[in-house]
Amino acid sequence: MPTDFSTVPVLDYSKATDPNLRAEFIEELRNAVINVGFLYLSNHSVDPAVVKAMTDHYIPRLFALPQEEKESIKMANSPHFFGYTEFAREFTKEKADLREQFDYGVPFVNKYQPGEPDYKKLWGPSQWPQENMIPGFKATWNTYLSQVEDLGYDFVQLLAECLDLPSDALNEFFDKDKIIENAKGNVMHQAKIVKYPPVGTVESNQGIGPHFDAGFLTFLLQASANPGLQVQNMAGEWIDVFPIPGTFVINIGRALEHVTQGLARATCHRVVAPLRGTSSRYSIPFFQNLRQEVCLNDVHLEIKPEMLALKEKRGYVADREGVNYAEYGTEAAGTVALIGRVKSHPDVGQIHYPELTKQLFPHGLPEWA
Ligand SMILES: O=C(O)CCC(=O)C(=O)O
Ligand SMILES: [Fe+2]
Repeated sequence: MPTDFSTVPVLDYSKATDPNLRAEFIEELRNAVINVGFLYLSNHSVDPAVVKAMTDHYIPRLFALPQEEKESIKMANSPHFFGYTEFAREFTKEKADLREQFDYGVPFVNKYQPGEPDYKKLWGPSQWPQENMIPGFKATWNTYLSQVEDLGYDFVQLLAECLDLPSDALNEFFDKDKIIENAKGNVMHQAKIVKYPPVGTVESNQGIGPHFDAGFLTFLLQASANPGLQVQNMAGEWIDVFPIPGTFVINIGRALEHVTQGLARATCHRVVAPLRGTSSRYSIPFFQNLRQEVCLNDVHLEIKPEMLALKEKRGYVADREGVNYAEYGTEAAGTVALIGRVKSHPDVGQIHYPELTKQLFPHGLPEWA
């Protein structure tokens, strides 16, 4: 019998550091990672005061900035695809997402040299609104990013363990020293601050269309009480992931799925836009990236047969219609990431990566873009 799910499990992170409960936590993690691809994490290590400062204070002020201030840091300025994207100007499979957002990365100094692959241009500094327009935002947001980054690295060790791999088995996808010393600045992770205004109707409600995340792990903060996030189970049903205060929602990206031979499950998800007459939904997804140079097929993890048997037991999703990132088998991770960014933001791609954009859209930017 295939194992399917009808809710997303809640895991208590404090168990991971309790010698009496750790084994139970690892078992719960294994189930979530293999059979669901999504979990809530409670009692996590990110400071609740920082989360509260973001949700209660900075997010509303950020979206309330004058439109011209937002435009001054628009994404089109940035070869790193960082900055402001106005409402309905990002696309999932050629259809506009009904959301407005600011894209950021953890602090990173660009090291691109002429002659290197284009993807080396992808990581670099973020764009910031003027400090006096939103005092304290930059410092608080960077603290938040740094704490989620640390949680991410700690979580990767547990993840390896739950798949019965040595706890350092996944380090090579990052910068090994970075994981060990937790030094900052070698792999650039991304995050966005998102607003889904209440514009949904029965005919048109794509907050973000069905998709898979690209990278390793995603740490999502649901920053308001509004529902909307849904994940697809094996039977193809959409399961609600209602906000639970004090938790992160963590899910598996396609890179992690690929390197675990499909054992860790990337799960299709979407956001249904809030209906007209209700209120805005806010969220902060943090996307854990991997080293740009790695080609995933060159790395072979020794996953034990009894673990892989759990994948067979789980079975396969009937509908993999949303599957993308097929290039992971042949291209460096950086190239896969760059292709994904250009597909989501073709107008930005055209400015900073004209050749690649031309390859992806040989007949010019399509109507929808
Ligand atoms: O806003 C959310 O709750 C989810 C967003 C998401 O899935 C994404 O941006 O990849
Ligand atoms: Fe996502």
